[in-house]
Amino acid sequence: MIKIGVLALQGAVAEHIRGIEQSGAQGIAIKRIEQLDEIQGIIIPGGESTTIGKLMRTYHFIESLQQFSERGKPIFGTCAGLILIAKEITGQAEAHLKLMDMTVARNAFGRQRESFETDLPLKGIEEKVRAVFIRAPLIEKVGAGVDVLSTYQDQIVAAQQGHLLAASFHPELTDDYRMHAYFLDMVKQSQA
Ligand SMILES: NC(=O)CC[C@H](N)C(=O)O
Repeated sequence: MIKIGVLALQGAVAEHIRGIEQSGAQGIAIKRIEQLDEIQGIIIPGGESTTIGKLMRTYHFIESLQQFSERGKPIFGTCAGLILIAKEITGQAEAHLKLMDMTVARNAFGRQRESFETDLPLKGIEEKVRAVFIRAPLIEKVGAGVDVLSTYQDQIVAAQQGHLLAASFHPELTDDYRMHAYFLDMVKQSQA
């Protein structure tokens, strides 16, 4: 059975594991870099990107996840996870993993819209996906190799660059696990 990890330093871990298991793979909470050898793909969850970034540095996840990506293993960043995989963060001198060719803006929806839910069309998924946004980031700019999968009010909220997948929202907070299934397909393809 395919094993997919969820980076478990902070944030929405259990919900992602549920999504992975509902899609038919095994979900594993990842707390140490040694565990990365056991898994074929990883989800970096929502939470607080500055905190997760600090913990990633403390526990040596920056280099290890960069190597994981170099081996072509899929990585899915949701909300804070999207910020963590981005090459650039608007207004911040240093990004974190610097993997996906995009510039992201944190807390981009402003105070009055701190959290909301909507149904979004997503390229590659037939019917609209239920999306929960919580102090969500936006993708302001993408490089030529990045495929835009979804927009909300003309702003990019989901994208893919080869084995890297990013969503501004929380696909793990509803019963709609089709984005987890989409990621599982990416992991299966990377094995073929
Ligand atoms: N729900 C989330 O993951 C919010 C992300 C958070 N606003 C950040 O900048 O890290």
